Amino acid sequence: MAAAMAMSNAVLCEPKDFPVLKNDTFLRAARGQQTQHVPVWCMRQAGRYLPEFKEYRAGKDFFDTCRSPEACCELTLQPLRRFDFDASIIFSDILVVPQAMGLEVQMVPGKGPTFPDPLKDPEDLQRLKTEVDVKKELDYVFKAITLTRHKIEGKVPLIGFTGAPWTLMAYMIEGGGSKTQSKAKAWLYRHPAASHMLLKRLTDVVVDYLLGQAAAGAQALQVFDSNAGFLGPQEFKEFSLPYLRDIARRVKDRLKETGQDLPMIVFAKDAHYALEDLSQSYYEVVSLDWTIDPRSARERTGGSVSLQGNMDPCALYAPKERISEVVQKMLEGFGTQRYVANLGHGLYPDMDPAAVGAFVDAVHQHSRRMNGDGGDKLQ
Ligand SMILES: Cc1c2[nH]c(c1CCC(=O)O)Cc1[nH]c(c(CCC(=O)O)c1C)Cc1[nH]c(c(CCC(=O)O)c1C)Cc1[nH]c(c(CCC(=O)O)c1C)C2
Repeated sequence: MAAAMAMSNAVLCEPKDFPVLKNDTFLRAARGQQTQHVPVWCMRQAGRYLPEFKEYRAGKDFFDTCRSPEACCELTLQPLRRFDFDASIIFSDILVVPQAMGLEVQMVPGKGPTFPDPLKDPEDLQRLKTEVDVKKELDYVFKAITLTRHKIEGKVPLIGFTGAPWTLMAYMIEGGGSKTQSKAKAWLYRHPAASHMLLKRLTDVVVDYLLGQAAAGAQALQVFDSNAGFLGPQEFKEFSLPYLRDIARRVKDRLKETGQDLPMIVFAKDAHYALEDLSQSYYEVVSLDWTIDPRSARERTGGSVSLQGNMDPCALYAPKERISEVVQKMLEGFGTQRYVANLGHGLYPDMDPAAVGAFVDAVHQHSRRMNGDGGDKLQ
């Protein structure tokens, strides 16, 4: 029996003959095509707010879990069993990239990701691998994506992701989460050339990593620049934006050669000052945090991209009726086309799964009604 299961997973782990996609609403909205309802998913939809997630993860090391394709597949599928999400995101973490480059990262319960030996000075760049064999180092993520794409049975598309170079650099220097990012920012002002060298090396790895995810079966790719807001407009323009653009351009050029066309999403949290630039950076979708007004985001991006976001995650602490009102306002602001509903950042562990269900249902119900019940008008 076990042998038969191992066998069937081995067969499933070929990135071909994937089940036919039944719900393409998210991909359509991302590409700017018309949809009958607004698609919705949540950042951190696989997470500790779900009792089944906590139960499955209990007693297991976080990065061991990330290295198990079966575990990643199960954790990715869990939220889809509860909620009517229009997309899934592979369970993994942005910090697998610094690990692949040779830095140790541990997940310390109650503290979060921790680098025992972070980068302190530019000389420390020598500790990073000069050549990173992404296929070898991150093959476990590619296997997880292929397995999940099969097991999802075409229900919804599977999103792959990476951290952006600046966000990854910040973790590698800070050694974990930080309130100020002052050590990482000190590099930008004190060691600009070394900073660019590190950002360039991260960009090269991220490009290979995203291409590997696409080859493994990811149907869209999101780049998380979660630490963008720590930079001012000038520093963002110098140390983040060029790398975000380079990633999208290089990934798209290479995908074109293989005949693939995956929508790409950029999420630069709190970088509202860069919205115009982000909308002209080769990404199909710009994902927004909750500090941006939907109408002004539409005006500033001028219809050139689809938008994703941006409900304040804390609105999920409200009663169901209030969540529905907040969603309605958000949809009125963004409109129902070229739009993917999401939160402005990830779900928190103390959130009530029922509130997530109320959010998803409100997005579907309000948008169908606003579209005239999703009748035949939209083709
Ligand atoms: C569920 C989870 C993850 N990572 C961490 C957790 C919590 C730990 C646990 O459950 O054991 C630790 C974990 N990993 C990280 C953190 C933040 C640490 C900090 O800055 O304080 C934590 C607690 C680092 C990380 N990791 C990620 C980001 C970018 C998104 C964001 O801004 O939240 C970042 C910054 C990406 C990420 N991380 C994860 C996913 C897939 C799940 C999903 O979205 O459904 C994704 C997309 C999975």
